[in-house]
Amino acid sequence: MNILVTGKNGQIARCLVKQLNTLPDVTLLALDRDQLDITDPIRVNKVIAEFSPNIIINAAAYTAVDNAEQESALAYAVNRDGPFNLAVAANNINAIIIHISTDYVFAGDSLAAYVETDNTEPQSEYGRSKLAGEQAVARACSQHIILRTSWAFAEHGHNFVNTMLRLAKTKTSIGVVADQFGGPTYAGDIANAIVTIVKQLVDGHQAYGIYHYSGFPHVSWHVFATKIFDLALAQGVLKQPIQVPHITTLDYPTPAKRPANSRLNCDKINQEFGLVQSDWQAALVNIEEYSR
Ligand SMILES: NC(=O)C1=CN([C@@H]2O[C@H](COP(=O)(O)OP(=O)(O)OC[C@H]3O[C@@H](n4cnc5c(N)ncnc54)[C@H](OP(=O)(O)O)[C@@H]3O)[C@@H](O)[C@H]2O)C=CC1
Ligand SMILES: Cc1cn([C@H]2C[C@H](O)[C@@H](COP(=O)(O)OP(=O)(O)O[C@H]3O[C@@H](C)C(=O)[C@@H](O)[C@H]3O)O2)c(=O)[nH]c1=O
Ligand SMILES: [Mg+2]
Repeated sequence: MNILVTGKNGQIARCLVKQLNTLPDVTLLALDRDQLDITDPIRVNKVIAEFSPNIIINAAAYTAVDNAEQESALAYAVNRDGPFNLAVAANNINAIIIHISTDYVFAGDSLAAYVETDNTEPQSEYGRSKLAGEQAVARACSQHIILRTSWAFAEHGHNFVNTMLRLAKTKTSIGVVADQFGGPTYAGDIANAIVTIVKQLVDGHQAYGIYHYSGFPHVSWHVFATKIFDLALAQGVLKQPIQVPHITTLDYPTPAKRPANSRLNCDKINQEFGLVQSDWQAALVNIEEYSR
């Protein structure tokens, strides 16, 4: 079984590579941007023709949500055209493509957690470019899994946990928005979900389409931040408590608009693949491993 992973130095890709490396009967080719720029169709076709993957996992993306408002062309190149190139090449050799997407494809004005068939209406260039990527993948390769996740974090990489711990080094008070809700998701749990899906696809379980997978419980960014600081204080990572004033989205203006409701309903992935939402708090327990 040959598996190709793109964007190998990314937050989620790093967890994925670690887990895929433990699988027997898998030959893994994980490439970074220099080795395989997914926006280059000639290079994509060459790598895929030579390696002949059974499964392509696209973990490469443009993820700077605010910068995407200014760098829209680059965001679309990486988040739409790149996945399209991979999906076309996958389809040509009858391979499966697994593509990661985001809660930011939704408007966030629904009161309920979003299901896979809900209307998409991204509010940002990042979200629009990711939605265009989903559509390009689905159009180009029928054997596709599109996995939407949310609020990803890991010990390594750029994420909210590391941002909060970095800010806490120089501030005693950090206002955090209390009116945007979602499911923080540990990158290792996203990788585990993908590996679980891979194993079942390999066993012949055909269940292509869009799936939601995120962590639990659903919280506001404010509650997420509070939990991070509480654990950091308890474990001596922080020497003094941090004040965390409740603020609103209006108090924290950003170039890109975020959904107020980012909650993803994860029933479908449970029914098809037996995956249950992971407890993000369990992954934060080793808070001293973060932000180093
Ligand atoms: N982070 C999050 O909170 C969430 C992420 N997602 C999705 O999960 C996926 C992975 O995200 P995450 O791991 O957090 O993102 P990261 O930004 O950590 O990783 C993305 C990787 O893609 C690489 N990359 C950028 N452009 C290209 C290119 N043209 N060709 C090849 N590689 C490229 C980057 O390389 P370089 O560092 O050199 O730029 C980086 O290593 C993305 O699809 C993202 O949209 C979904 C929901 C939440
Ligand atoms: C740094 C900071 C952020 N915030 C707010 C801004 C925003 O509404 C929220 C989260 O900010 P961030 O910029 O860290 O998160 P953001 O980059 O929007 O995170 C998103 O990344 C992309 C890639 C995804 O796909 C999403 O699922 C989501 O994880 O917290 C504060 O209120 N106070 C602060 O000090
Ligand atoms: Mg950000």
